[in-house]
Amino acid sequence: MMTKQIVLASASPRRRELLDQIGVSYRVHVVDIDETPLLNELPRAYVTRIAAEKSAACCSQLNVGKPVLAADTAVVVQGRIMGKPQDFEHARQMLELLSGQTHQVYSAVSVRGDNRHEQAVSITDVTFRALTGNEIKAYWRTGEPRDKAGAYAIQGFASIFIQSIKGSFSGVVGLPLFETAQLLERQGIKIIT
Ligand SMILES: Cc1cn([C@H]2C[C@H](O)[C@@H](COP(=O)(O)OP(=O)(O)OP(=O)(O)O)O2)c(=O)[nH]c1=O
Repeated sequence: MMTKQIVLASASPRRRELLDQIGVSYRVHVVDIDETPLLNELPRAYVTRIAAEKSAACCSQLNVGKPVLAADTAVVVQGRIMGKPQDFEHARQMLELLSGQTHQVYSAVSVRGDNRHEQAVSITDVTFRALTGNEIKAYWRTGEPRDKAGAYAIQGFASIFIQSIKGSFSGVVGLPLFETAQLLERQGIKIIT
């Protein structure tokens, strides 16, 4: 069983659920940072930087002895980074780009503790079947795309659009559990003993 608590620097309910799934106990401290990509910033560099900034902000605000975990997830289509949709038009544009194509989901994890900072990135290929305009409208009306990178949630209704994935399901949802467990174990946190 778990030996130590961590701080989760995230407002995402998905990240809490994923940590619950592997029995990690945590308290939440939400940080707010600017998530605008830098000019010509590549996806791996972008998610790595944002996850690191989230954990750094949390550490400097709290100054606790516990390890701090943060993550960032971006949907990437033909090398272009897509964040969360601003409105229906924006979501429609994103979903049209995803329709009938394979894209990548990049999820970075950052763990800080004991004067050590370690990171990992998970990259997953996600293949969507073709979507009709009416399906995109109906999907928007479910409310699901609003707060999700790429305007979809694989764990929700969007599962009916996703033909296959190659990589990490938890990474697509927002916290790659394989890499997360490895980083936490290196901080002395045992997941299963
Ligand atoms: C692609 C995809 C994303 N998402 C979600 C996970 C993240 O919550 C969100 C990506 O935005 P993030 O900026 O990574 O995270 P967040 O703003 O929700 O939370 P915080 O920064 O406080 O940690 O999209 C899904 O839930 N399912 C999916 O299939």
